[in-house]
Amino acid sequence: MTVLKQGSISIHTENIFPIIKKSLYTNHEIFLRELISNSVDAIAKLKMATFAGEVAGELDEPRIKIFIDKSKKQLSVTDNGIGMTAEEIEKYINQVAFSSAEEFVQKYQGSEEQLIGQFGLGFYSSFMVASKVEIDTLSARPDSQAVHWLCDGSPAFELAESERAQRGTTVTLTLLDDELEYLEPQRIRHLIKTYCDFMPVAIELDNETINKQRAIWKESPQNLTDEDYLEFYRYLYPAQEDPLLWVHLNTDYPFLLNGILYFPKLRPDVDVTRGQISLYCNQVFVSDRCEEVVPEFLLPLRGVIDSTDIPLNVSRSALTANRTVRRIADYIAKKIGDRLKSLYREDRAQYIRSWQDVGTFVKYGTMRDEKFKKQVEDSIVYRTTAKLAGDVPKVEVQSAEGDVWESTDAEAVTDDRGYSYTTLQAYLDRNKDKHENRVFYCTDPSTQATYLKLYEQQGLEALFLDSFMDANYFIPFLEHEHSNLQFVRVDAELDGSLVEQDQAGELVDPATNKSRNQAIKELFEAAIADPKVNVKVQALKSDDPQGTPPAMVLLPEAMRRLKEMTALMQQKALEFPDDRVLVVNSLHPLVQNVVKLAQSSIVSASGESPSAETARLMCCYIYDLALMAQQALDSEGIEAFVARSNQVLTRLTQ
Ligand SMILES: Nc1ncnc2c1ncn2[C@@H]1O[C@H](COP(=O)(O)OP(=O)(O)OP(=O)(O)O)[C@@H](O)[C@H]1O
Repeated sequence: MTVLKQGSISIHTENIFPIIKKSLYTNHEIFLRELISNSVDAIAKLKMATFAGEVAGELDEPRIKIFIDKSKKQLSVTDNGIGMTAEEIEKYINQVAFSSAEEFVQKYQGSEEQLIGQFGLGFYSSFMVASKVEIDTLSARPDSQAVHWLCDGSPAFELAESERAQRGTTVTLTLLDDELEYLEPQRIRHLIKTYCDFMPVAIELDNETINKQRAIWKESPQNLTDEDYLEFYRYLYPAQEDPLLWVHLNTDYPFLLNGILYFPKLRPDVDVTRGQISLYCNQVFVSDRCEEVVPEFLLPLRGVIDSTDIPLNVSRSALTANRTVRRIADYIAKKIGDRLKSLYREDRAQYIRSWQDVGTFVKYGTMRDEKFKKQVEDSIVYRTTAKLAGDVPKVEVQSAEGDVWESTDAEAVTDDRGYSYTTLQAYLDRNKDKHENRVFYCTDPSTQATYLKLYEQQGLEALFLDSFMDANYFIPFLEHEHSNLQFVRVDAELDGSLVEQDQAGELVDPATNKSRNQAIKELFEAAIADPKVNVKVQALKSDDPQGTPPAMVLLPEAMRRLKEMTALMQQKALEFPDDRVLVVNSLHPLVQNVVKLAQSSIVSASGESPSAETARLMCCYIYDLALMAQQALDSEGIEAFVARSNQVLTRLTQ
């Protein structure tokens, strides 16, 4: 072997290698990504040179092969790319690579801040894991001599002629003793899958191609089918439900950006606070954390973002402040907003089907981002108790052209449970005459069923605002946005239209000098004997009083919200508030019977009145049932209720 040159790599920092090895990177594994990236580049260069006629001969099938030789503690990466001449090694490895290494080390040595992706560290990152690095290469340029370069981790290197006959390059690392994990095929396979899965050249280990290669985000959306997008999602997130919809990002001005973002089906086990989007640079995986690039409210989306315009060797805080990055984040938000708006306009049925999950993003985004809010606020819909099939609301939507507003009939669509959806504006318009600026809402259809039924019987419409975010954040947000609106939960109070002006209740009984309503109130107050329960007697409107509840528990809105807020802040489970209103329905036959029973009580010789006692028992029982309808009985309450039930049944059978 003819030694062509022995020399010292031209670096100015003494002993750059120990620094590279030890202090700079915790993430040693990225050396493989760097070597494979170089091979991919070399293959692309060969292709270009061949097309340009600079290199003669047929192009071989592009291929990168990884070999492991455990006995020699060696790992090698071989490509059939353009290769290097001795001069190129001198220039690109001895000078360029190492001077950029030096520059990098000087810049980031001792840096506390974590760098995003530690990208483009290049060839010299091999020295993080290797005691000796060799390059064996034959350039594709005509009449090239194959060369062999060797460096043992000191600034000294050796360049010699090589016997190599195949054009391309093999980089062989002799691993340091504490880096022998890179001799395990499983480890290498995992690294290829992580970093190089979408690189456009086949990467082989043990004669098996490991990487997927096809990066559909780089393809034109026109050439892709729904099945392509779904297949890609299933590949990225195996064993997960299919996504609801997706957005293909594809722009080259004012920055290069490709990517596909999916709206996943939200499941309780999905941690929405942790980003699920992976960041790539030219199909090379950089990081699965891209909080800086994607607007925070879109982080629960999934998929990939690929851009060569995102600076990757900067700290995360510098990245956040970067202008291009901020513009990219804005662009992503806008694209997502556009997609949602067009879906709302063009495929209402799918929009409604996806709303339960998509709505969470939209509401969250609306609260977090003013621009996004403006974009989507007219497409926010609410599930309603009204059946809107025959009563199609008019909605204003932006036309496809962007800035012309037109009025279209919203297609009346229902979700898979048969519920209709409405915008807030359409709700307000529809109910203007009945209750202007008041929005009735329900947070839990099961515990608020009695109230919903009452509302329904009287033709009052309520909206379902039944997620955690709705109740705790979105309603306050809407009230702040529309200061003239009042949101009232269905169990907070009884709207005037639900109660009869009950003349009879006001009639005064000359014997006791009390009105009938006053008598009912006193009767229940005495029986329940709890100062926190405020008894109110009202006549619930109904064609059939038997069909209305004899009593209902109300939780005044402001008081209930205060209680909820406190529980939220103290991170405690919400308890049913102690302060409550018990509405007793004076028209219900049961209540009327109880009153009669109480009035007919005759004090017996022993001082007890059996019918007064029964009336008291009945009042408590009615109260139990009202609480029960709200699932508000605690364990003590249940116990008392069971005991009381037994008493009632015993009396009935006597
Ligand atoms: N497998 C290879 N085949 C041909 N040339 C190579 C190969 N590996 C490295 N080179 C040459 O060595 C140069 C330096 O490589 P290095 O990885 O340090 O930096 P880079 O690839 O130019 O930039 P980056 O910082 O993005 O990695 C390359 O630009 C290329 O010219």
